[in-house]
Amino acid sequence: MVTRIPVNGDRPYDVIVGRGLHDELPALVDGAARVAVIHPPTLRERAEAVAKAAGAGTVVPIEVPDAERGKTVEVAARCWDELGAAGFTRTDVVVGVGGGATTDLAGYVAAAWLRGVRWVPVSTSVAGMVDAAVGGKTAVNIAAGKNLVGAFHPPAGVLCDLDALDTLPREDIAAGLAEVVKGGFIADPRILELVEESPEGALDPHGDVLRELIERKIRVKADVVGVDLEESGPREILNYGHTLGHAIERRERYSWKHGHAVAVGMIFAAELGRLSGRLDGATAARHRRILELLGLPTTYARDAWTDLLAGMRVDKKTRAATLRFVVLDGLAKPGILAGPDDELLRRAYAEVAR
Ligand SMILES: NC(=O)c1ccc[n+]([C@@H]2O[C@H](COP(=O)([O-])OP(=O)(O)OC[C@H]3O[C@@H](n4cnc5c(N)ncnc54)[C@H](O)[C@@H]3O)[C@@H](O)[C@H]2O)c1
Ligand SMILES: O=C(O)C(=O)C[C@@H](O)[C@H](O)[C@H](O)COP(=O)(O)O
Ligand SMILES: [Zn+2]
Repeated sequence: MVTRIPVNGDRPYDVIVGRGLHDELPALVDGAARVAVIHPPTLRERAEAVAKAAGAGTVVPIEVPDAERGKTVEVAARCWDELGAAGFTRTDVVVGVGGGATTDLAGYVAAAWLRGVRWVPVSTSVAGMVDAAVGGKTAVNIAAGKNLVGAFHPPAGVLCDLDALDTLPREDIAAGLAEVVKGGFIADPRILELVEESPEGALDPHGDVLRELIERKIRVKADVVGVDLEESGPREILNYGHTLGHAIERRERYSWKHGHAVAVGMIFAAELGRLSGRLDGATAARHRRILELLGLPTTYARDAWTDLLAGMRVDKKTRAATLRFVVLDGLAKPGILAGPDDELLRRAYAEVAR
């Protein structure tokens, strides 16, 4: 069974979820004389199969470092050199095969090449399928912070082949589920019930629970980015847990899994909501319980606060000197907390610190 989830907007496309989706590729690369396939070393075989299935013109394979090590300006520059050497034109297509880090990189490579060429994420991780590949946010990291250089560049279509999850380590399935749980708290509480009813099912790549969770989270994201591609308002809710999460990733020099940092960041955001009188205690406590059911981290170093505060100042939601956080005014009722005082921030961090 194949599910097509439409993403609306000026440049609409479908997120296609199912198993054995290679037949979907030719239509997405139709008309291209060259297809660049960007992938990490661990997914070389899968990338070769994707290139074969695309069936279009000349394949330009581009192997990049795994995970966040590939999400750099230097790696992007090498990709552009390879596109240049291959004579890549505006009708050619970039395909990113991998998790969120690889598709963020591939999307940015496509966004900047000739000021924007077609691209297709073939997503192979939970975080990639439910979040990174959907919505057209592409980026690389720099020393100053996470995703600080990038572009909004919607893909031509997104392939989420669930067969890929068979080889995804359990720790990465769990990390991706942090983004799914985020979708539960900001928009679709049924996600939270599904995880509470069957945390093992949520982590099982062969079962129906994970598929339902993936599709539900994709729908949450599609609904939001379909009305606000460039994050002029509603899209900010997708950043729940990310203000602290990105500061943790930066402090850890991108060695922490994104989903792990977001899990800690959601506990912090829930406490900010509770301590500012906006979120009830039971819903705040539910964050910790659900994330722990999935084996995700919920604490971070007590002595890190000064670094984290500095890191949060480069968050994209910051306006001038005013820090802004996504918080909840109740289950599935996200809102913005602007300019919380230092004492509130410290008290919320005390609930995370160990
Ligand atoms: N653009 C967006 O809107 C958006 C949304 C969410 C996350 N992200 C970004 O996505 C990244 C996190 O995503 P991720 O967890 O997929 O990261 P990732 O790409 O680093 O993948 C995690 C690990 O899983 C491996 N992997 C991926 N698929 C595999 C498979 N099928 N089999 C075996 N191993 C596999 C990767 O090689 C890597 O080691 C972060 O960089 C984050 O900032 C972006
Ligand atoms: O799509 C969005 O918008 C999100 O915020 C989704 C996040 O899960 C994702 O990690 C995103 O890359 C963060 O964006 P950033 O603009 O804070 O870098
Ligand atoms: Zn994220």
